Amino acid sequence: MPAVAGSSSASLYMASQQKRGAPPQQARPLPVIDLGRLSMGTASRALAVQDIALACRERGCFEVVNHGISKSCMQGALEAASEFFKLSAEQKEEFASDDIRQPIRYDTSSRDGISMSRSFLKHYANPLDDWIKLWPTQPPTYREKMGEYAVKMQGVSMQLMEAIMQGLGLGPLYLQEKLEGGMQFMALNSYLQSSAKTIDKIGLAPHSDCGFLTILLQSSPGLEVMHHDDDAWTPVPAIPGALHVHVGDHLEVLSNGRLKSLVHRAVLNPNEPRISVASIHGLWIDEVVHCAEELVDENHPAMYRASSFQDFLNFLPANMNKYKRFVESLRIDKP
Ligand SMILES: O=C(O)CCC(=O)C(=O)O
Ligand SMILES: [Fe+2]
Repeated sequence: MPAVAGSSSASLYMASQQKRGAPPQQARPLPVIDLGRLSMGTASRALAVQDIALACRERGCFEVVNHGISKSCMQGALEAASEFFKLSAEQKEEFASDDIRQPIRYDTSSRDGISMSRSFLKHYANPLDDWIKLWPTQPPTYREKMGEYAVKMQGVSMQLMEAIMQGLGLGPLYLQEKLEGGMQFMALNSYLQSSAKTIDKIGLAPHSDCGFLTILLQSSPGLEVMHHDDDAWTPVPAIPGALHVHVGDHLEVLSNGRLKSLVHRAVLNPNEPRISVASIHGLWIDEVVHCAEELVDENHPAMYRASSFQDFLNFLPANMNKYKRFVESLRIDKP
């Protein structure tokens, strides 16, 4: 049975602690991409591809609207997750494991000693028929609602990857087959509401995700991002109907550093408990990701070692508390 991992690479907690003291910078609004433009004719598509390329390059993330996913489907995923977390401890513990290679896994902290206010359920999702039989049967609508959402996210990720590959000059069909049969794993996160007594407001420590891209749905604000040219945390608003998208470690590698994976964290919401559903997309577990040959030349030597998701799994346990990200471990030092 192939493995499933934690969604995230190693923690950057120390860095974030230092940066907390930094003076706040002027918040720049996050780019909002109208995804409908990708299928509105050549000229509109070209502009949308350009906008996505710019957002990925400069910010490492963007929000998408007009993506064709109904509000009821998105709401269904949040409800299924929320109802799962409301089950008794005994019911949830059926899935409990601290083995990151389990294909489905429930846990109550991310084992970094920081994220004590979070519980999560992670499982694979693509192809759905292979994995759905391992998913919870409680709440009774879990498989139907999460399954519908998962399939839609796989579709959105394919549209986005085509645009991103095109924006990188690799052509929209680059790696298409491997991405279609690639990995999708879902991380459902449940965070306690913070109270005046909560000392640490961090729900999930700073990290970047391993895949090519992550599509994230949040029930209320709490996600914060740090753009690679920034020294401050930018809160991601929970725009009704929008999905948040960010670049992962393996897209940084594929693009030979033209795109950078996005460091992000979750803070506890003071007004309500919070649910997020992250859908992480990449190549299949043993499939090796290397810098695209087309993006390597004399002036741009390969900056990263090739690696697979399996390598990420091997990296994670020993580096969980070392404040190092997987992508950093892949950097080839300049001569
Ligand atoms: O809860 C959030 O907003 C972030 C979740 C996340 O980063 C993850 O599951 O990898
Ligand atoms: Fe993440």
